[in-house]
Amino acid sequence: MTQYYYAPASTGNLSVGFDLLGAAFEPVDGQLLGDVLAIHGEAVQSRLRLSGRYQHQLPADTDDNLVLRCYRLFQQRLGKPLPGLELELIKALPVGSGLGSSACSIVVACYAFNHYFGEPLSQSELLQLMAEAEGGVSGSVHYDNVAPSYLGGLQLMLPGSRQLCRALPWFDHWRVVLSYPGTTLSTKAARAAIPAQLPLATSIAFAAGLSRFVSALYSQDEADAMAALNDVVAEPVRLHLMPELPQLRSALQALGAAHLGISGAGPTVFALCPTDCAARDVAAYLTQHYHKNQDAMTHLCRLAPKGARLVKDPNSCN
Ligand SMILES: Nc1ncnc2c1ncn2[C@@H]1O[C@H](COP(=O)(O)OP(=O)(O)O)[C@@H](O)[C@H]1O
Ligand SMILES: N[C@@H](CCOP(=O)(O)O)C(=O)O
Repeated sequence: MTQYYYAPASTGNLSVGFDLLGAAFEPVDGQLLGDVLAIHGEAVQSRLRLSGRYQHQLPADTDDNLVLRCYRLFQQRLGKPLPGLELELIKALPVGSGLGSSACSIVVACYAFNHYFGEPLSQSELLQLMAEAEGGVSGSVHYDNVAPSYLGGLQLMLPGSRQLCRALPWFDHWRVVLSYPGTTLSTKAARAAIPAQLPLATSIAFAAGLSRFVSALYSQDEADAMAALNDVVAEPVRLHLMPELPQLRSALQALGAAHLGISGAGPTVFALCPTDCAARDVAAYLTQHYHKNQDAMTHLCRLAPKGARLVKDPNSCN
């Protein structure tokens, strides 16, 4: 019987935590915003079929698809060959979008293989495998998309600790509007814009912003958490890739958004809103002013508490 697995979209950095903070989001209307992987059965050789809204953005040769790359990596990690699989990737996240698209396919694939074969890898082994696979795409290992997509929620990375990452508190009424203009930005290229070293003043401002945000979440000081959201690391050097950002920010703040930031490496933007009403106005504005082509999409979201999991057949009506 076919098994369907799902992993949600994610926003890396969340403005204050370059490579250290990431959140999984889901549309409030109950839609699935993330990739689905179906395991239809076993075969002599693994085969991958592509479907879904953004299948046209994937490499034509499925051998280059991250799903099959992850299956090879998974077998290497187990140190033994596994049977071939009949796979289908339902690609719902645009590629090079800033929504953790590569991470989402990596997470859903690694989670599915581990579940299908009886969980031979522990949670932290699987997370490390996912981060390695993501590093192969973006040029350097970073966990801020794979961790929330795998585990759900808002995740703070803890490099050097055994736990690897920890879920942070949030505000349940917060809404996040994710708006993808339909154009592409390669994460690898956007990472090349980040300087290898930061001046001391910027390093202090970065540490201060992240600490202030995390501490405000723990003390449930909403105003302080919102005020802490300021990107001093990535936005200044990536702004030339997204020149509309300052104008969009002013317009959305006038509509009630508390913050507008770059989702991951962009070009998707995320707007944090304190109410549903503000979020609806913000979503309407972004749909009208930020969409560039037919591939564009805007979703009114909340934090997704759950990450990768088994789901029902997404094509069935019930
Ligand atoms: N299943 C997949 N999902 C997303 N990207 C894939 C997949 N398989 C292969 N790729 C390739 O991986 C790269 C992902 O680019 P990247 O800029 O990191 O995307 P994103 O920022 O959306 O994660 C692209 O070159 C894309 O063609
Ligand atoms: N911390 C990374 C996040 C990249 O996210 P993506 O969704 O654009 O792949 C970075 O900012 O480079």
